[in-house]
Amino acid sequence: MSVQGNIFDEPTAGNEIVLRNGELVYYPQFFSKAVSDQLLQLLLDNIAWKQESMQLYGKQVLFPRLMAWYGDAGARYTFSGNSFTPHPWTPALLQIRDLITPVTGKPFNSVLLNLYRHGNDSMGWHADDEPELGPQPVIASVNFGATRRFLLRYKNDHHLKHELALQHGSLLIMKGDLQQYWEHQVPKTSKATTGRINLTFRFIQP
Ligand SMILES: O=C(O)CCC(=O)C(=O)O
Ligand SMILES: [Fe+2]
Repeated sequence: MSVQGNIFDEPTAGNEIVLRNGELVYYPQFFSKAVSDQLLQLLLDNIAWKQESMQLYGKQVLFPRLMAWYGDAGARYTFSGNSFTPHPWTPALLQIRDLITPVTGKPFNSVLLNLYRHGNDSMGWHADDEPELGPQPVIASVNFGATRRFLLRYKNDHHLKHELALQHGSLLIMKGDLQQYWEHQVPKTSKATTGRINLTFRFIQP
């Protein structure tokens, strides 16, 4: 399949969101509905989804979602006590990467994929501030499937918040000092929710 962003729809402009010490750009419909539908199914079927576990207070606890790590062979990534060796890029992942790279102007050598199977799958508060991402990392987050809430809070003042509803076919760029000063999460929801895939394209320093 050949993936084209927005060939039939008007390209949507990015909405710049300037926060205290952090920056976001949100493209609600970066990929057309037809392309997004295709990519959702392709990724559900072809990605090596796995439920990973982490060490928490001496116990192995399963992450409440499925995950997969793809990218260049050297792009190893460590978090929550897990060290991921990437699967090689698939054609679909390379095509998505090559469509978003001109938007950020920065290269990406890896992508973390998360599959939220239903409303009970989630991701807790964290920042993507691992040393291998370097200072002021540019992270491009692509969304297919169910719309989920994406919450941000300022690390030193939890009253300072921001919220986005990340929709099917959207692209969210996180940049500037965002990872240093802010945390983000995808909370559980009691609403009946079908599957959602999020891809975060990253550059791992060699
Ligand atoms: O699913 C999302 O929108 C967020 C994913 C995320 O924060 C991450 O992979 O680090
Ligand atoms: Fe994150």
